[in-house]
Amino acid sequence: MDGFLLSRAERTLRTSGVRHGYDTAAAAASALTNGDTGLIVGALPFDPERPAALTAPESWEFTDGPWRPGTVAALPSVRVVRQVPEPTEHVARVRSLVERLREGALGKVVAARSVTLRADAPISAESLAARMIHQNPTANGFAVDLSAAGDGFRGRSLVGASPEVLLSRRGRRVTCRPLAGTAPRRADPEADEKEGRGLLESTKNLAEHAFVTAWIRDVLAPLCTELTVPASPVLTSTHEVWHLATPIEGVLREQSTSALSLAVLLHPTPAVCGTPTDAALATIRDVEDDRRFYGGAVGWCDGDGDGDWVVAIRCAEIAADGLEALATAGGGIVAESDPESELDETTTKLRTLLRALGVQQSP
Ligand SMILES: C=C(O[C@H]1C=CC=C(C(=O)O)[C@@H]1O)C(=O)O
Repeated sequence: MDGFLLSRAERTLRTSGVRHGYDTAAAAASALTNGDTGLIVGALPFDPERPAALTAPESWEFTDGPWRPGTVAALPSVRVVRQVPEPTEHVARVRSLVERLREGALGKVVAARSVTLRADAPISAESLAARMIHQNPTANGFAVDLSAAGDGFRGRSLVGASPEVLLSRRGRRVTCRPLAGTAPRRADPEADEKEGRGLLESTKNLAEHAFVTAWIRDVLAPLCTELTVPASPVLTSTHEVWHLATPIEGVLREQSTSALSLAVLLHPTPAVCGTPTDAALATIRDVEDDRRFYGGAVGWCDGDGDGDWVVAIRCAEIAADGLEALATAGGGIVAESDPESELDETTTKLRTLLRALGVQQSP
């Protein structure tokens, strides 16, 4: 696909053409500070050691509100052809992680699983993004060309609708809206409300959430003159799930702290990785395949250092020929987690993408 798209409730950024690609955040940051480009867009991978997919676009445009495309190509029929790990293996993996968590060296770790989808005609990244944004207009819809990450990513794209904002920076003001802690939505309004209330009172989910806010506080505190981190989260919802969310606000000490540098410092938060970060990352590298761009960050940074970065969840990576897509979802595991419920949680989260592709099958 040509260019980059980030559709947010209040504003949409669309770019076209590529003047330069960067596979590290450091190279992209230098291009901004040297004045080689006025805007960097793209994706940071889950694993900070892996290549990024960042570009200096030829041109760009911000418009008000979520993206409202004209006509887009229809989406093909799609089916699930592979699951990694298989659901039973995911349950076994979570069970062994819970044992490790109970030993105490790790506080939290996020376990993820993937499904491979095969399409009978090419999936257009733009059409999938349009469908996901239409179904989730308040979510952060994105479509990113991953080619700048080099071999293994050329022509591939990442498409999703994330409910989670890693950070926004406008001048010295920085805001974050981390999510962690999940309950399913229910069709019956009373049962649905009960799920939400239950989530707000769940000690297990509150603990899972607190790891994320503590991390963000620790990263931002030295960089800010003012920082407000509410003591308890609020409820937020998508079509599929309830989440716990904490709106965080800060004022940066230095005008030179850009949105891109903040994204690099904050990522990976315990919403996608765990606590302590190094031990959780080592565990994930050990037990899972490379997550590629799932669980990374997608966003932009301009020459003034302003920008928005969202967490790359509820998304899929689409193959260069459009005939395959890899959708991944994960969940935070703590010592009190129940392995079967964790499997159900990933299935529910995968539905955001599967619903957009019209897949009825529940992996
Ligand atoms: C890691 C994912 O979700 C994160 C965001 C919200 C709630 C989460 C949770 O309850 O585990 C996860 O931290 C995902 O959707 O793949």
